[in-house]
Amino acid sequence: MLEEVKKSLESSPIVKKGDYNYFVNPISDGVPAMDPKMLRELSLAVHKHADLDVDKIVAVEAMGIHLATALSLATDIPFVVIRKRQYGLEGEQEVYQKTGYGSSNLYINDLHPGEKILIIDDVVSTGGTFIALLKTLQDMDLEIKSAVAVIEKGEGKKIVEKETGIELLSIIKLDVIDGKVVIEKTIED
Ligand SMILES: O=P(O)(O)OC[C@H]1O[C@H](OP(=O)(O)OP(=O)(O)O)[C@H](O)[C@@H]1O
Ligand code: HPA
Repeated sequence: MLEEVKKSLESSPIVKKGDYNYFVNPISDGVPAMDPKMLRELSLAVHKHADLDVDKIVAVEAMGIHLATALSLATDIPFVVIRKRQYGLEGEQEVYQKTGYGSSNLYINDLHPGEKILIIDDVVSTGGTFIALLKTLQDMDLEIKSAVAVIEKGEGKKIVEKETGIELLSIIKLDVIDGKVVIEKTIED
């Protein structure tokens, strides 16, 4: 398990976004092309380790969408996307997201008090995105049964857990050291 994922991550190019060391990978960027074997490995790992007793899978645009789609097809659980686009629908919630290299607004629709959810995104790094989203979802009285960041970069997971009290499930922990992705552990280790 996770052999394709590890191989691909270890060969990711690093690009600079200001001072931020950004790895480029099919999971987090859709570039280069995603081998379906890899997507299957990730989906299986989430399937095995997350609490799937949920009403909805919640994807964070953009790079949570393919992960949520794969999981939805494997489980028959519907998914909804937290978008970067505002619709102005009744009940829409706006969330300000700040990452290590940028910021934007996110818009939550079609999530209702009491619903059980699994939220999934590709990466947790500074924790800015997950902290803002989880706090808002808690305020909306959603039952967050699983919060999944497929890739944990640096100390992001710990920061999110400390700030929100919600445990984050990650499949692979890595860091960028001397211009290279170094895998520190996987959920299968
Ligand atoms: O822990 P953080 O520092 O907040 O970083 C994690 C976020 O950064 C990326 O989002 P980005 O806004 O680049 O969007 P994308 O999914 O459209 O690439 C990633 O998809 C996470 O949502
Ligand atoms: O280094 C990164 N690479 C890809 N996506 C990301 N999202 C946060 N950090 C990163």
